[in-house]
Amino acid sequence: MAEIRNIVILTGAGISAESGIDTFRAEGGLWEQHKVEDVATPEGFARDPDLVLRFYDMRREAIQTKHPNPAHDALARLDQHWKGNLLIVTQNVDDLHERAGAKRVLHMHGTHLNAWCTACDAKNPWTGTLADRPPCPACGTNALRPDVVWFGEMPYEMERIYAALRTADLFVSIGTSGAVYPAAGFVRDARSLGARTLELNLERSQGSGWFDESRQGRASELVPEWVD
Ligand SMILES: CC(C)NC(=O)[C@H](Cc1c[nH]c2ccccc12)NC(=O)[C@H](CCCC/N=C(/NCCC(=O)O)S[C@H]1O[C@H](COP(=O)(O)OP(=O)(O)OC[C@H]2O[C@@H](n3cnc4c(N)ncnc43)[C@H](O)[C@@H]2O)[C@@H](O)[C@H]1O)NC(=O)OCc1ccccc1
Repeated sequence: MAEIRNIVILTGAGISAESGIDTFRAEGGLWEQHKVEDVATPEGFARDPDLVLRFYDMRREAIQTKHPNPAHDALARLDQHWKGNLLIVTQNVDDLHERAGAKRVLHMHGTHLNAWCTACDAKNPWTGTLADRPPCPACGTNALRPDVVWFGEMPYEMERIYAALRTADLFVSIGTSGAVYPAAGFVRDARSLGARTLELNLERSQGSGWFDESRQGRASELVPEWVD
């Protein structure tokens, strides 16, 4: 097997499931409790900002009570020791990769732990609530929204992601259903650019057919097994 130097790892809600963070599409998942178009679109925010701000306040509070699991820990170990290029591209808005010690992490759909001022564009570190409309620390305006990418909005740092995919020897997808684009298309991009592709997921996903290898199981077991 050709020598692996450059790795791109895509993670989704499944890697944080065993830390007690709801996934989106599972039984009783987030999208069963709330309509996507109401809470995760710019139109929904315009229609009912209180509903959306409360939805993210609830999740932001919950995330701060959770902890990384062995899958996050294993990727942090890999990040610390890997001499080649490595980029963990996460769709997750939680900070469990970083809390496990991973450094080379990119949040393509944003993060819970920032508040974005739509007046002055400042990104303010944030652990509190937004539904009570606090003023922006930078400009004092009450125009803060969650720093997350909603449906119909452009994901963050797409150029950096495609640049990493262009040099990747190995593309690994962990805990994602392959339902949301452009993330769900990365396996095909990586494959067409000559990378080997591996999926680690609880069950087969919408994109399983595109992977050279797909292993089913829990991330807390599959990821340490793959890393160590
Ligand atoms: C629904 C879907 C059809 N719609 C889209 O994809 C749309 C529209 C679209 C664009 N291109 C298309 C092409 C075709 C069709 C539609 C589109 N995409 C967009 O709007 C995107 C923006 C999408 C981002 C929306 N924001 C999120 N999150 C942030 C907010 C928030 O978090 O509230 S998406 C959100 O949902 C997605 C959820 O998916 P998963 O993470 O995979 O979670 P899920 O629950 O589905 O699955 C969990 C998996 O884990 C597994 N699992 C569970 N437990 C475990 C376990 N223990 N161990 C291992 N695995 C486990 C399960 O088996 C399962 O497979 C994640 O991306 C997550 O971030 N923007 C965009 O396209 O801009 C223009 C553009 C175009 C080209 C290039 C650039 C830009």
